[in-house]
Amino acid sequence: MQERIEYLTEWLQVKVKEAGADGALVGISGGIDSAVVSYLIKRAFPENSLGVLLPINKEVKDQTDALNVVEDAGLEYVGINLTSSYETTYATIQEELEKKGDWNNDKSQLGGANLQARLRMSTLYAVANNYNYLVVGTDNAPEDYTGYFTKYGDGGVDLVPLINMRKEEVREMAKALNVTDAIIHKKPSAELWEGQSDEEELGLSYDTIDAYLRGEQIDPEDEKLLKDLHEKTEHKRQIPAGPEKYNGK
Ligand SMILES: Nc1ncnc2c1ncn2[C@@H]1O[C@H](COP(=O)(O)OP(=O)(O)OC[C@H]2O[C@@H]([n+]3cccc(C(=O)O)c3)[C@H](O)[C@@H]2O)[C@@H](O)[C@H]1O
Ligand SMILES: Nc1ncnc2c1ncn2[C@@H]1O[C@H](COP(=O)(O)OP(=O)(O)OP(=O)(O)O)[C@@H](O)[C@H]1O
Ligand SMILES: [Mg+2]
Repeated sequence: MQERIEYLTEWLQVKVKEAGADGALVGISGGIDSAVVSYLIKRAFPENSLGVLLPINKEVKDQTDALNVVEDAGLEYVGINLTSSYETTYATIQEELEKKGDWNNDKSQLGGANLQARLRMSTLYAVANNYNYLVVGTDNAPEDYTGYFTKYGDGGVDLVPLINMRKEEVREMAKALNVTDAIIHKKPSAELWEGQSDEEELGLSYDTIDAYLRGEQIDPEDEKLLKDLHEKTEHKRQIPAGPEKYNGK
């Protein structure tokens, strides 16, 4: 793991240099994926890295796990409360669509969740612009394979150092980086609504997805579900589709 940490640290340095950028930042949720990325960017850019706490429906001071991560990693941070931006944007969308008689309540929970992820993305880019930093994402191999991220939300980033790592490898790297057990053993959650759990929403455990990504045989029903998720979300792993060049015939 130490070698892999070194490899990712150097890779981050090379990519930032190639971009002509001065450093890197990451959104900090208090979960394990962003904790690992925090430690990596701090190693890669000791004086030019930033953690960004972006609470929605809570205060910066109440993001205790996220605050512990930045403190333990020795990472400089900024907290930007997005609650009022989110509420204003969401309420305005709802009001205008209700006026048209088109508001779809069944879709509203997921729509609001994805709006939160995209507001965070826009904020991270605005902060990155200020410092001439790149935005580092936290998506790992199971999330990438299943498309378990918001397109252009948490998926909208410049670099994805953990993209080839199974969740078990992220946990192993977290241990090697001295991330606290409380963060390592926390139930994975996007925290986009009360009680949300990655594994419940996906209908699959990370252990099962990891086993599949290791090339092992898994329950056929789980395998089918995984393949369906992968196919359905292919568009998220591609640049937007355009037509073939029109040749005028
Ligand atoms: N075939 C296709 N070709 C091109 N575009 C296509 C498409 N099918 C849908 N789309 C577009 O994609 C949209 C659906 O994708 P998207 O907007 O991402 O939304 P969707 O995949 O429905 O939802 C995002 C999922 O990611 C989870 N998530 C989000 C954020 C963070 C985390 C976390 O782990 O922290 C997890 C969230 O809980 C939810 O399950 C559609 O509204 C449509 O605009
Ligand atoms: N409150 C928040 N403030 C800043 N960034 C956030 C916040 N919530 C989510 N994010 C960003 O969105 C990413 C995706 O969340 P995700 O839940 O997949 O990762 P995680 O919380 O780090 O780990 P886990 O998947 O184990 O919960 C986070 O890693 C983080 O970069
Ligand atoms: Mg999380």
